[in-house]
Parts: sequence; C-alpha cells; structure tokens
Amino acid sequence: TVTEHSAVSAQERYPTGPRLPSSSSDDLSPAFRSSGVPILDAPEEEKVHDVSKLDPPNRRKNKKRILVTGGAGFIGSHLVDRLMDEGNMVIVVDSLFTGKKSNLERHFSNPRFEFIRQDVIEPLYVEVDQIYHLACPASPIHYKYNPIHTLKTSFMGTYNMLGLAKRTHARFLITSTSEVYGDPLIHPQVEEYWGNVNPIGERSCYDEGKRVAETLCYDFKRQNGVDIRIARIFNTYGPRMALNDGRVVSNFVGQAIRREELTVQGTGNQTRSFCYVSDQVDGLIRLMNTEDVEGPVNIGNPTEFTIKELADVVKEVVEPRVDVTYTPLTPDDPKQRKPDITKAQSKIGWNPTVELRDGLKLMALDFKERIKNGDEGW
Ligand SMILES: O=c1ccn([C@@H]2O[C@H](COP(=O)(O)OP(=O)(O)O[C@H]3OC[C@@H](O)[C@H](O)[C@H]3O)[C@@H](O)[C@H]2O)c(=O)[nH]1
Repeated sequence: TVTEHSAVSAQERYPTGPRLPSSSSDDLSPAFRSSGVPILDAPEEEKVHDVSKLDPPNRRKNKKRILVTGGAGFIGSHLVDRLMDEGNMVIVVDSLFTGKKSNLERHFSNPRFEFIRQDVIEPLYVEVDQIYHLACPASPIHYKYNPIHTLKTSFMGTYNMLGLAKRTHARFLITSTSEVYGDPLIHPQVEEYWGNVNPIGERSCYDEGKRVAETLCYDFKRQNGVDIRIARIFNTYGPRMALNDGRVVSNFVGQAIRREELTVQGTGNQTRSFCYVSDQVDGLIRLMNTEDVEGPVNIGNPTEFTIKELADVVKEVVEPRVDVTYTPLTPDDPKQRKPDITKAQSKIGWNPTVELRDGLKLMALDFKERIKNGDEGW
C-alpha cells in the first residue's frame, strides 16, 4: 500500500515530476489500494525515448545488426563472411563501382543477409548496432579515375554514415589508410605522426579525402558523442582482389600466372609491407569490439619488402619463368611504408599471422581459378 510517508519522499525525489495525491492513503479508492499498481509515473529521465536503452524487436540475443559499406569489395566481402559466420545480421551497401556481387553470392539466400545497391554519398535509413564504413575506391588507378567522386565518397559518404551512427547509437568504424602519412618522413609510421601529404597532387583525392574523413569522425565524437574507431589500413592482399585492380600484388600475381612480364614501377627500391586479408579482417573486428580505444590504430603487417623483392617472391611462389620490366613511377608515390603496430598489439591484442609466401600461394590459387573461368572483372 502507498503511505503518506512514501508519497512525500517520492515527491521530494521527483520535484518536477508528476503531482502526487496530496491527501492521505485513506482517500484512495479501495480498488487502487489493493491493486499494488504504483501511483507514481516513471521519473522524467526514464520517459525520454532513447532507443539505445530498449531491446530492438526482431533480433536474436547476443547477435548484432551490422552495416558494412563497401561490403561487396575485396576486404569488405571477407569481413562479411566472418560476420555472417558469427551469426550476425548483415546489411551490405555498395555502389558496385569496384565491388562485385559475386563476392557475396554465398549469402544471398540467407535471411540474415541483405544487399542494398546504393552509393554512400546518398543518405541511408536502416537500424543497426555497428557500422563498418569501408566504401571507397582504394586502388590508385580507381581512386584517380574520378577524383571528385572519390572526394565526395570520403567526405559525404562518411558524413552520411556518421549521421546514421549518431541517430542509431551504432558504433562506427572507418577504414582509413596508411596514405594519410603521405610520403612519410619518419619510419616506421606511428599513429602520432601527422604525415607528409601533398594537398593538390593526383593522389590527394584519396589521401586528403581520408584525412578529412578522420577529422569528421573526431568532430562527430566530440560534438555528438558518436562512438568511433579508426583503422589505418596498410597494403592488403589476398583472394578476391579484382584482377584489373591495378595494385602491385594483384598485378604481379596476375602477370605471373599469364606468363607476362612483372611491371616494376620506378627503381623498385620503394618499400611496402603486405598484410594478408584474413589478418586484416581480424584486426578490424577486434578494433570494433574492444572498448575504449582512443585514436587511430595502424592495421598492417610490419614485414617490409622493396617492390623488387616482392617481384622475386612472386616469381618464386607463382611462376619462376617470367621476367621483370621497368615502367615509369606515378607522381607522389611514397618511397617507404611500414606500420608500427605496437598500439594494435597492446590495445586490441592483434598480430598478423600469415607470411607473404603463404598468402601469395592462397591468392594464386584463387587467381588461377578465376583466370581459367574468364572471371576477370565484374
Ligand atoms: O604494377 C605495379 C603496380 C604498382 N607498383 C608499385 O608498387 C607500389 C605499391 O603500389 P600499389 O598501387 O599497390 O599501392 P600503394 O601503396 O601505392 O597505395 C595503396 O596504399 C594503401 C591503400 O590504402 C590503398 O590500397 C592504396 O592506395 C608503388 O610503389 C607502385 O609504384 C609497381 O611497381 N607495379
């Protein structure tokens, strides 16, 4: 029963809340007194309609609704495989500019999977718990093809997806890039390094686009409290890279299988560090699901190779009977690149595990099959 005493203390507790009957409990109808229904409304703060405090309908316990932008692409589709295997509901948004529906073929009949063909420069209205924002052309030949669209993708695409994260209270992870370090003046690259980027060059649409995307993430975090994660991805390779992708590993592996010359650009003394795609995806998932990670995190394999050395490894693993030819270097090509992964190791417990030779063998199997089947582009 409700006593005068409890009514007074509740009134004090909720001074701006609903008015309570000022009379004693004797004034309440007998029906109310015996019903046990509390006479207090919920306190004001609990009345606010905050979806993040509710259990959404249509959802399996402990499984998440996850949006992957760029999910039909190379890294995106491997990420989708992992998230689907874990039993989550996955929505992929992809414009198919560089992604391929065939990368997701195995999931199309699964009721937990949904594909939306849409460019992220258009707003999107879905309800999700996590957003992996990968959508953006990543190969230099693709991002330079329509640089204005690349910039729109990085700015407007990230803006739209951060707006979605803000509305739905979803955690948001963006795949940024080692290219934010530009042609780096410190080596290996640590996350604290601000980079050496040409703001008006041919690569700037990607480098500066990703830099402003990182800025947007931090402004949504500071201004709106959006829970963000930034992965700075270093060169990644593996099965499902497009055969016409134009990046060095896919070019060399495709050329070796077709017995064409391997096209080394410049002197071949520039360096890169190559991360196998399953390691990369593992790093992204760990970063997304670790609490309280402050600032960007490098995800890449720190074993560094010159491009000439890479050509030698591809010859050894895929096809020794090919030659190397030298072609001109593209403008602003970074001279050296290697991630410092101390932060990934200590904050998210991540370490790459796949050696270049092993990864190349797996990639060559996939490329051989696709070349045999004539599956070279879309
Ligand atoms: O056929 C080729 C292609 C490329 N290269 C050289 O190989 C190096 C790597 O070039 P890639 O095109 O593979 O990739 P880049 O390292 O220049 O850029 C990449 O950086 C990291 C990611 O964010 C992106 O995937 C991409 O922008 C460059 O020095 C390039 O000149 C060749 O020698 N031959």
